[in-house]
Amino acid sequence: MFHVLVADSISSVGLAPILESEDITVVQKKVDEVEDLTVFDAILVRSATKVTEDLIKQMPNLKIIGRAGVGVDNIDVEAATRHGVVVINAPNGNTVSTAEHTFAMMMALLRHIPQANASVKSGEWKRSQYLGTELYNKQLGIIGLGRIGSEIAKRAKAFGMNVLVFDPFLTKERAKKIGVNSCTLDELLQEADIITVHTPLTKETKGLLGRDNLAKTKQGVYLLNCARGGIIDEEALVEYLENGHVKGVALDVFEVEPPKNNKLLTYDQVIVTPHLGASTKEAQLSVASQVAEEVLKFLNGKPVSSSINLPTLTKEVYEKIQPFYKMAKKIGKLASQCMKEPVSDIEIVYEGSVSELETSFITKSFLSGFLSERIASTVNEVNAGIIAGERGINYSEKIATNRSGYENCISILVDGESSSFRVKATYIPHYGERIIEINGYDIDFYPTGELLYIQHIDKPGVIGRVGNKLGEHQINIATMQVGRKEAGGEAIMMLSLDKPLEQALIDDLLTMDDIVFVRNIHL
Ligand SMILES: NC(=O)C1=CN([C@@H]2O[C@H](COP(=O)(O)OP(=O)(O)OC[C@H]3O[C@@H](n4cnc5c(N)ncnc54)[C@H](O)[C@@H]3O)[C@@H](O)[C@H]2O)C=CC1
Ligand SMILES: O=C(O)C(=O)COP(=O)(O)O
Repeated sequence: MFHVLVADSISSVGLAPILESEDITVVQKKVDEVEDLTVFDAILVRSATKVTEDLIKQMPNLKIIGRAGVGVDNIDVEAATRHGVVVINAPNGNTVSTAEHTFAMMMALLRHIPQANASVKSGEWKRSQYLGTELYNKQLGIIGLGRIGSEIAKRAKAFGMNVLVFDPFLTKERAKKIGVNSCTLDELLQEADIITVHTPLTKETKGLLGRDNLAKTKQGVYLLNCARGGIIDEEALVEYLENGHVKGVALDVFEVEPPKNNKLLTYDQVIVTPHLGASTKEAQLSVASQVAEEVLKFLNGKPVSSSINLPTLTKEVYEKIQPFYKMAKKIGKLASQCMKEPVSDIEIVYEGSVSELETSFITKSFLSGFLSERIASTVNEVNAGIIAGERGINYSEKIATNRSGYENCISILVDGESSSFRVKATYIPHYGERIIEINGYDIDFYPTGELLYIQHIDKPGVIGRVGNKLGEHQINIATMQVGRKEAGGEAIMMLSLDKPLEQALIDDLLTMDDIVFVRNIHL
């Protein structure tokens, strides 16, 4: 049974697949109203709940954080990643609603609609006081031409506005396709009559419209922020409202929400809404269904498509990658158990058809298998890279330049303090995973269950003596593979057993002539 905490107000209709699932228990409560946070596998939020590292630590079972919306600045994604928790969002569901809200704010701002509405309702009739400004023929500056920015651009063009865009990640082709003029930030600031911001809140965008940049804007400029509080610096904005440089401002978002003692709320030329961009029936239904669908997929072990901290895989790609992903995890466990010592470098080489897949995901799967044998905390594809780094393990992946003859092959070289371990594996459709080489010895076995790895001298009788010893202790050998480089040299055995060996028996085997190394492996 999975436990899901819905901590913010999210459409129940959209969440129906989760609410109706017999395998999922859903609790709809604010975090501070929940008695026992430890049971939850998933938490679903909007922008109100802050998913801090402290909260993540209080939820040791947490596997996935679902954001029913776009912005994840209320989630400590770095901490989630470190703790191996997947973060997903619903990136498209509220785009149109937010673009429409921004447009509504722009029109309301230039036509003084909120002020005029309040005035008429209070018994006044001041037509001349509310002389407005047309959008037609004005220069609209859009900072951030992502999903919402592009929808604004389309609507602005329909209104006969000229659209200027600043987005450092915007390609010329995309700007051309959307029909906007891409320019520098300074050009936009100098030329725009109205500026609207649609970036995420990041280190780069925090205070993007601060004192210096506001000074570059036109006298009488209008500003809008329906993205994130803080992109326009609120303190600087107060100064520019006071000195009359900024003519009007529309804000849906604030540095602190709900705003407390915020001077901006005292200006008549500032119009505000309480973070309503995504608040439409349509958007809420859409983001809730997207998140519900993703969480269900995740909890059923299927790939998610809107993860913030995992590579995004389509169903088709996932199906292709899955056998390699599973195999890589097992090889990681095998390598880690064969090499019980500190490791400094891991190199993974992909060959053949597997090299055309999302190999970074397979590498993380290897690392998570490898590290899970060594550390107590949760390690999975989300945090394996970070944990490897924290433990001083350098890992790299490359594509093989030479072909070994297999249709696909993953070769791994692990360098430890006193030894190295080399393993090669291939996946054969309808046959399965095969380990085809260990430390330079050709071999062929299915990596599963209880295995016994022995290095020995290739002499007559050694294999028989091992078999007899195991027989004496009632240990049944299911399969046995041997590999050698040359007759009479060093060789290896890989036995698959019905149960693992006691340490005393391993010690006993090690006292036998011609046995060099013995290790129990559990996959
Ligand atoms: N008011 C509300 O209720 C809502 C607010 N939002 C917010 O709106 C913002 C935009 O959302 P989307 O369009 O969906 O995101 P998006 O990710 O599609 O677009 C963001 C754009 O900003 C650009 N960008 C990043 N750094 C930049 C920089 N330093 N300067 C200029 N451009 C930069 C990116 O290249 C990208 O094109 C986000 O902050 C999101 O949280 C989203 C939905 C509802
Ligand atoms: O999706 C976003 O980024 C939003 O800002 C919407 O926030 P909300 O879900 O309405 O609290």
